[in-house]
Parts: sequence; C-alpha cells; structure tokens
Amino acid sequence: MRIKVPASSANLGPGFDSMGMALGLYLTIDVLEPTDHWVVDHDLEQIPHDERNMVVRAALKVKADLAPHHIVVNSPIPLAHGLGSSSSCNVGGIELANQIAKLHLSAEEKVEIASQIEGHPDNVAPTILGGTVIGTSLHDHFIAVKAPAMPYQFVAYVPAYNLKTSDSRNALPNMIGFHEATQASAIANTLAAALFAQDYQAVGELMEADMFHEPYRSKLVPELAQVRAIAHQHQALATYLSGAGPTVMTLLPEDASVDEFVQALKANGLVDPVMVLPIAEAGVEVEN
Ligand SMILES: Nc1ncnc2c1ncn2[C@@H]1O[C@H](COP(=O)(O)OP(=O)(O)OP(=O)(O)O)[C@@H](O)[C@H]1O
Ligand SMILES: N[C@@H](CCO)C(=O)O
Repeated sequence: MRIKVPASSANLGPGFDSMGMALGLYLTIDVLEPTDHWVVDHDLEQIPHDERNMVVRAALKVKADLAPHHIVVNSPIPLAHGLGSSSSCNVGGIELANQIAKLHLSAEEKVEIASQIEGHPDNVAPTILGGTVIGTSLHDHFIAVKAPAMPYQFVAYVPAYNLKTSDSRNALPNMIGFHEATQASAIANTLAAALFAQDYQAVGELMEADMFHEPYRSKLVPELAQVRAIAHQHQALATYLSGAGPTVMTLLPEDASVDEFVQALKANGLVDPVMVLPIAEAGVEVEN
C-alpha cells in the first residue's frame, strides 16, 4: 500500500494561518510488513528511523497502540522551506493509522485531528481536501471550506537556507492594535470573497497587501521583495511568502513565460532553484 501526500503553500498573503493550497509535489509512504517495532526507511539526514519519526508520531497520536510496521518514506518536499513538509508528514501519519487500524476516518475528522496537531488548518486542510482551502478553529473544532481552482502557474522560488516555522513565528509581534487588526482582517476577508467570486484582479491586489506576517518576516526573507519587484514586470498576478518562508510563491498567468521570469530572476542574482508546481486538486490518497 502507498499513501501519497501533497505538499502545500499556506497563507496566500493575508490568509495567515487560515488559507492554503495543495501542490503537486508528493511525500509517499510505502507500508510494508508488520514488525515488532517501527522501522522507517528514508534518505534524510538527522531524521529518526523509529517511532520518533514525525510520520509515526502523528500515527500514534491517532491510535497509541497502532501495530508497528516497516515503512518507507520518500519526500521531495524541502524541509523547513514553507512548502508544508511537516504537514505532509502529519497528514501521512494520520492516514497511516487510518489504513492500518481500519478507522474509516472521514475527511472532516482527518482535518480536525491534523489541525489539532498543527494548531492551525492552513497547510493540513488542503493537504487532506486538495485544492485551495480556507479554514479556522472555532469552539474547539475546525471549519474548512474549499475555494475554486485558480487558473495560474505557481512558481516557487526556493532559497537555499532553511527557516523553521518556529523561528519564523518568533519574528511576529505578540499583539497588534485594534485598528491594524481590523484593517488586516478586512483585507483577508475581501481576499476570501474575491477567491470565491474568481475576481482575480482583486485577488492579486489583496494577496500582496498582507498586514499580519509578511511585514515582520520580510527582513528574514529579503528575496520576497526582490522576487515581487521582478514578478511585477512579468505579468504576475501576485507574489507572497509561502507558509513561514523562505519559499517565495509567484502566480503567473497560464500564458506567461516562466522561462523569461526565471531568466530575469537570475539576471538579478536570484539563482536559487525554481519549481513550477501544479495545484493538487486531490488531497491525500491511498494506492493499493
Ligand atoms: N520527510 C520527513 N520526515 C521526517 N520529518 C520531517 C520530514 N519532513 C519534515 N520533517 C520535520 O518537519 C520539520 C520542518 O517543519 P517546519 O514546520 O519547520 O517547516 P515546513 O513544514 O517545511 O514549512 P511550513 O510549515 O512553513 O510550510 C523538519 O525539521 C523535520 O523535523
Ligand atoms: N501559517 C503558518 C504556516 C506554517 O506552519 C505560518 O505562517 O507560520
């Protein structure tokens, strides 16, 4: 059995901790034979091979006495780069428990469990449901709603350095003022409305108007302003900080040339890898 889990890009600018989309870059978990203790094969450095592995930890949160198995985890999702690598592990672990213990969890139950583990649904909800998802916690549970597909090319500029979510969150203020909070949430609310109305002119303007996190994190990721400035010269709809960074995501129209955009980045000294990632319209899947 193989569990296939998409990567994800959270925030979409002002949708801090509430908006995200699933991307066609997949962590896979091959479930092999039952064993007397957990064995996790993978080729990452400094990542545990036993029950301390993040995938197994998530599975054991769902079912503490889950029968141990030999599993193989492969992930092309760069770690600590704002493409949801940890969310894919958590969602994969939940699905692992679901399959081994035959729990028959609904998608809503998986979103609930995953959001409890992560504390916010912006990565895990699209990773489970696929597509673009907006969600929130409310009265100890989570509500997640799927938005229409965006007809754009998603171009991820992936700086070489890692930025752990915890470190990137430490750059945020403990409090913002009432007027600022009202304005920031008005921008996010209007972005949600524009996404559902498929009013992409408004989407583009609003995506670049975040007041919750990008102003505080941009000093950690100078590439955000640099890529955004160049993107504006290449018909981009918008550029935003993907998740906690450092990946910078640009939405280009489907008929725009990614090559020309990448060449312009390089000409300006932005020579880190670029990935063009499709939206994953399906979330986590199981292949037998
Ligand atoms: N394939 C994997 N196997 C085991 N652990 C992993 C794997 N991928 C990620 N992790 C764990 O997740 C951590 C990265 O999580 P973190 O939340 O900092 O970043 P991210 O999920 O990549 O980015 P973001 O949440 O901003 O999108 C790694 O340091 C590692 O502990
Ligand atoms: N919304 C989260 C995504 C990463 O977990 C953040 O920006 O910190």
